[in-house]
Amino acid sequence: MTPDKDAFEARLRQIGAERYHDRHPFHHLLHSGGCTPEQVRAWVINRYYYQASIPMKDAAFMSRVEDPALRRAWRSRIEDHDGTDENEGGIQRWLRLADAVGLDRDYVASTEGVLPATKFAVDAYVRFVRDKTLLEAVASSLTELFAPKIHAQRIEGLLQNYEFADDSSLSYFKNRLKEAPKDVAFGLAWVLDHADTAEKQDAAANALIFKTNVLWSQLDALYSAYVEPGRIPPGAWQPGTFETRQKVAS
Ligand SMILES: O=C(O)c1cc(C(=O)O)c2c(n1)C(=O)C(=O)c1cc(C(=O)O)[nH]c1-2
Repeated sequence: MTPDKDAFEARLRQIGAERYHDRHPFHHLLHSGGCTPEQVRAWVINRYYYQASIPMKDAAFMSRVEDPALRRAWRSRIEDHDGTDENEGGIQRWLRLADAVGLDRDYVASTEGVLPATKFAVDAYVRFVRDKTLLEAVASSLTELFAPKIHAQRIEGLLQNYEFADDSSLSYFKNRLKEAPKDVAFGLAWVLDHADTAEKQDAAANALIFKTNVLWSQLDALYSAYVEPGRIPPGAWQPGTFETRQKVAS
């Protein structure tokens, strides 16, 4: 018997309600204006690694897809981040944010100061998408169901609380509000259609849980290095370095 799609969708949404990284204390600090300029910079440096890896993850996915229609539906994700002749793309928009918070953009793009745990988590996501079933790979992208809400909260919170925030520095998030809904509508419909046994539904739900862990771990690493207890691992970015000016925010 094919399991109920509505109940399955509700199960996926419940995973987001319980585990998405909008609940993480680092995001509460960031969005409420509680981050120091250095903590904002640490977030921009580390999150860049995620941004830069997303199109590689999507390319890894597409390399395994045999159905041209599915590849065609997926390929705009790579263009959204890497850009086109007309669209500068998410990676460049993220580097605009790096400029605005007072970081050397070449340093950010080098990914040299990224926390080891951030690299482990993000690399694990790319590997997961490369190695698991297509269903699990698509399901792992479904955290984006919950992203528009956090992007809207972030735009509002940053604009209210930090001097660096304006239309240009926050253009990454404004664009994602336009781009993400089409991706997630497609991904959700695909998962609901293809998870046609209880076992497949379990696998897809577990893939989504895995992905919430990828996101949560990145913020845990950030919090422990730059908030409490402030233990920066060897080789990770040291506040006061690769900055283009002394003060940024609030
Ligand atoms: O700011 C965020 O909280 C956030 C979260 C996520 C996510 O849920 O993985 C993505 C994004 N942003 C994002 O901007 C983005 O392009 C993106 C792509 C993907 C993915 O898994 O394919 N997730 C996310």
